[in-house]
Amino acid sequence: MVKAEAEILIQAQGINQTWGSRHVLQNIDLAISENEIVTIIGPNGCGKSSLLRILLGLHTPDSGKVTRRKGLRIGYMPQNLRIDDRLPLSVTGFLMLAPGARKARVQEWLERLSITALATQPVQRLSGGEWQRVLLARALLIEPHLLVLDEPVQGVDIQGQRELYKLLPELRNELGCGIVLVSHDLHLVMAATDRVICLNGHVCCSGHPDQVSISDEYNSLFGHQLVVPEIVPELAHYTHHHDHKHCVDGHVEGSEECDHVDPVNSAVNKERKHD
Ligand SMILES: Nc1ncnc2c1ncn2[C@@H]1O[C@H](COP(=O)(O)OP(=O)(O)OP(=O)(O)O)[C@@H](O)[C@H]1O
Repeated sequence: MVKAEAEILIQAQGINQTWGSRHVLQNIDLAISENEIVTIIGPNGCGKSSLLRILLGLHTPDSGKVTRRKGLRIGYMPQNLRIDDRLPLSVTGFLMLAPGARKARVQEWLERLSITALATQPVQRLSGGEWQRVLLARALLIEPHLLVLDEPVQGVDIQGQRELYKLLPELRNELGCGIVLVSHDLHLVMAATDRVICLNGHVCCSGHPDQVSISDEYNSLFGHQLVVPEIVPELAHYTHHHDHKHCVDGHVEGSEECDHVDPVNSAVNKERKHD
């Protein structure tokens, strides 16, 4: 849980990003504190990874400001990291490439993440779930103040997802770090998360999963991802009040900006029936 005196690790203010005719990020404000787990959710293409890249300092937005705590160490687990098949690289060898990595720490993290058996495996032969864990170990090796995970359960089976959801709050408690997850997968939201930020161009809403309650509007945005809570209790769906509708480019319907028609995304959005 976030302590009252928790320090802000990173803060984004008034972030705007336009690509072509798409105003992908619209005036985004966001702050993440130490000991806090924040999940950013939103449909495909709503700008989650773009926002993340801006937070990480990998991309400068059209406007807005990102402030990081002095000396902030960020451990980043990317959505995809492909290693050339021709490169002979074991898991340990790969982890030793992390900045400042020491053998003893690598072994500790392999053990902590229950992947010691993979130490000598070539990285190219790992399953999706194993590779995600190795990427997590790599992000943890820099002893981060802020852990940034871009869709960490991609390619991971349900059991692996459960384990990761269980692990994240444990890591937060052990390291005292902030964690931000980025996902379009509704399931992730039910990982022990302190705060959910729903992004769809702008911040549609944010709050504790319990504070943002069931609504028809939310189901029309994410309903296709719902899981049955009785079957997978940890994955019971998150819902929120969605008190406005979106036009095809993500702007709020009726707003000044909502007269763009994006011919490509228009068809996709209609298909998804999101509002
Ligand atoms: N460097 C770029 N140049 C042009 N367009 C970009 C660039 N980066 C992202 N986009 C566009 O911005 C939109 C948002 O992309 P982004 O990857 O941030 O979305 P996302 O929410 O992470 O999507 P997903 O859930 O599918 O991973 C997409 O339409 C994408 O094509």
